[in-house]
Amino acid sequence: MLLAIDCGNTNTVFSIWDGERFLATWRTSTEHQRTADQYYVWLSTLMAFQKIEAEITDVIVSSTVPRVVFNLRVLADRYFNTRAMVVGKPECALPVDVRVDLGTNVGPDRLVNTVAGYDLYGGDLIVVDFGTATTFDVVAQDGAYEGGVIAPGVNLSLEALHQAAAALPHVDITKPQRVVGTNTVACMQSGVFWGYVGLVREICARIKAERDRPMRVISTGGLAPLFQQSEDLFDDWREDLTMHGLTVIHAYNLGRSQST
Ligand SMILES: Nc1ncnc2c1ncn2[C@@H]1O[C@H](COP(=O)(O)OP(=O)(O)OP(=O)(O)O)[C@@H](O)[C@H]1O
Ligand SMILES: CC(C)(CO)[C@@H](O)C(=O)NCCC(=O)O
Ligand SMILES: [K+]
Repeated sequence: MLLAIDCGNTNTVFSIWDGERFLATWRTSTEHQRTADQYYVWLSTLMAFQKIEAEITDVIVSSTVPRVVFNLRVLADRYFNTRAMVVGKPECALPVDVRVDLGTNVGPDRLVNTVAGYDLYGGDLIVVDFGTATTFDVVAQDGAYEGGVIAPGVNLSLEALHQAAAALPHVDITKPQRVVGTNTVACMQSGVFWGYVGLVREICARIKAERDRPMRVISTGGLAPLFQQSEDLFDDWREDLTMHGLTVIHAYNLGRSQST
């Protein structure tokens, strides 16, 4: 069975894939100090608690934080006796092209989202991921990653207001009742919520105009449903988009190693 690890700047998600479905998914905060032994204690406790008797034989990792990769590799070696496949490393091939400026290190999460989007929906897509940053990935007709947009994440924007302005509290995002807030929290939520609705609409419209063709917009990330419930911004939403991409990349590389 496959252990797929999606490590973002804020959270790291572990999923166990049995070849057909995800048996379990767990989330922990991303901390580069965490050792392989710590990961294993956490993971094996959760597996035992949920009575998951999976024998993990393969590990694939996508990490936007380079420093955590070392300990995740040790986890794979020491506890699962396997060499981790790491997205973005030369030995981990991608089933799609990456057409960007020379020397650009595209975030592996964006490459994984591209692969997942193309596998599930075909080409001519915009994948919007609401993580630490909000990213827009442009997937060409042939599935290639052709660039995109990076905007500050929703929670990051709210946190920046709180950090920089002495009188602004820590606030969680929600859809405000009205645009015009009559208290500080409502004003902040309005700015970020409606500002984000506008940001997503404008960027998607401009990408479509720039490419002069219809494109479907797919979203992922915990905050996407909040926006979708309110406004019709996306053609579809998939919670497990990044995880799905990891399983596709893993299968692609297995196929390659078996055919050589
Ligand atoms: N309705 C909501 N209100 C506030 N926060 C929410 C809501 N729904 C989900 N979240 C939070 O949104 C975050 C989204 O998680 P997601 O995995 O998409 O990105 P992340 O973990 O924040 O970023 P990264 O993947 O870059 O580490 C999670 O922290 C989740 O708790
Ligand atoms: C933009 C983030 C932080 C989103 O997780 C990540 O994809 C990243 O670190 N990217 C590197 C730069 C790039 O994708 O062009
Ligand atoms: K993410």
